[in-house]
Amino acid sequence: MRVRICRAKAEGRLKAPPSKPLGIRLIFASLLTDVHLSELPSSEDFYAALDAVKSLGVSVEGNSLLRPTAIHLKTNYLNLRGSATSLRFIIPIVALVGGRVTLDGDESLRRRPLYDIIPQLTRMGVKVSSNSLPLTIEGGIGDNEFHLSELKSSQYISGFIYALALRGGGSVEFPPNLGSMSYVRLTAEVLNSVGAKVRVEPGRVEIERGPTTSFRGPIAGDYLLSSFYAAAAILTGGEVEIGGLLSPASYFGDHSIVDLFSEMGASSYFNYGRWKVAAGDLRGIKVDVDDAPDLAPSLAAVAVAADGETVLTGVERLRFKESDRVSTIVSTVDAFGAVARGVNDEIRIIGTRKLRRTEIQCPNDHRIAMMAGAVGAASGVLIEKAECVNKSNPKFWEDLSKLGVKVELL
Ligand SMILES: O=C(O)C1=C[C@@H](OP(=O)(O)O)[C@@H](O)[C@H](O)C1
Ligand SMILES: C=C(OP(=O)(O)O)C(=O)O
Repeated sequence: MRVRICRAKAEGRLKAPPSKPLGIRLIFASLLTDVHLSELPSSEDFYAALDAVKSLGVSVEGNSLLRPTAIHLKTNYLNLRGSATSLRFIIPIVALVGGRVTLDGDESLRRRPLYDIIPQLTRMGVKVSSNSLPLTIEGGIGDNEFHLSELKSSQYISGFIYALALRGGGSVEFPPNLGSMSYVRLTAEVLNSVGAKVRVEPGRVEIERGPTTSFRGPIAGDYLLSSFYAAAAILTGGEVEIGGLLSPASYFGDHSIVDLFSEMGASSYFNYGRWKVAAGDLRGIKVDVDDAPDLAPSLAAVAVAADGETVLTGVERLRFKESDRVSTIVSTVDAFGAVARGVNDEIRIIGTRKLRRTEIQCPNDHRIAMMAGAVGAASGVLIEKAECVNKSNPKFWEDLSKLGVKVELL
């Protein structure tokens, strides 16, 4: 699908799309307790998570995900589409719970690294047929204390937390400098909210299984999926108000985008459940995104028009996302007329006041497509393969249009 966007001010109010990381965690929590959602979410990654938990015995009745009496694999093949989160959650769960299943994904997921965890699982006694998808895994190991070495993703730690909560408790140790720890903290928050006792320390997580309580409510809004609407307003001199968001957590994470946009000179603040954003005199900043790598495309979307240089550090693992995001962020920024470089563990962006209309071939990366959509609202853009936003936010183009941006689906 191609999308043509013409310059127009983005302004208005909208409800944040449901949080991808939070929603996937609530879906996986249905392995431990009943989860009654206000509505079932609809994106490719949410469908992958629902398929994953249904393959382990969860039943879906209306908007309720009902905990199975016993966790066991009900299928011998499971396709996780493009979701590395669901893939790296279910691998430790099958490793501990047992059973045999072939896991697969789309061409993007097949490129994502598993060579960091598979040899470690094999040494633990898990049978795994390959270091990449498609692979067949046969689990059933009895340990409840795990010591992991270098990993490319924090998602395995979250997966082990779920697996050990299912087992009734245990611990997992890992290198204290592991990145993306904000997502491990989110896993602990979700499981603690339904009665587990998860304690996160540097390099170690301890899990106890308390008496669980069911979850009832909506999936709260996603700060970073919302940040592309905010960026469109900032870049076009508009103003947006985004509702449905939880108060930002105290630790550094996806929600830090509110303060980071403010540091870049936009008017950006959270008040009574609503994120209010308006344009301002933009300036470059320096941010270490290692603990929340998904911030990078959202920061780059505003950095293209900021005076001076924006430096994103801690970006090495961005190379292993849906695309090599170091190179796709750099090429997208350059296409709009700003200047970007990917050097070692940094992305350096020098903004411009003269953004240019361009064409973007979306590299099957939803965040890059939404970044191009946000900047395109200020310069005009033609985006190929724009359907890739369906991974996390199928309503993105429709929402952008509701904010007054001229969006044409071709
Ligand atoms: O646990 C999660 O929900 C996620 C963890 C991060 O991946 P890594 O831990 O591989 O950095 C992030 O990029 C991804 O979008 C979601
Ligand atoms: C990398 C992402 O997701 P996942 O790792 O779950 O595929 C993302 O949403 O940017």
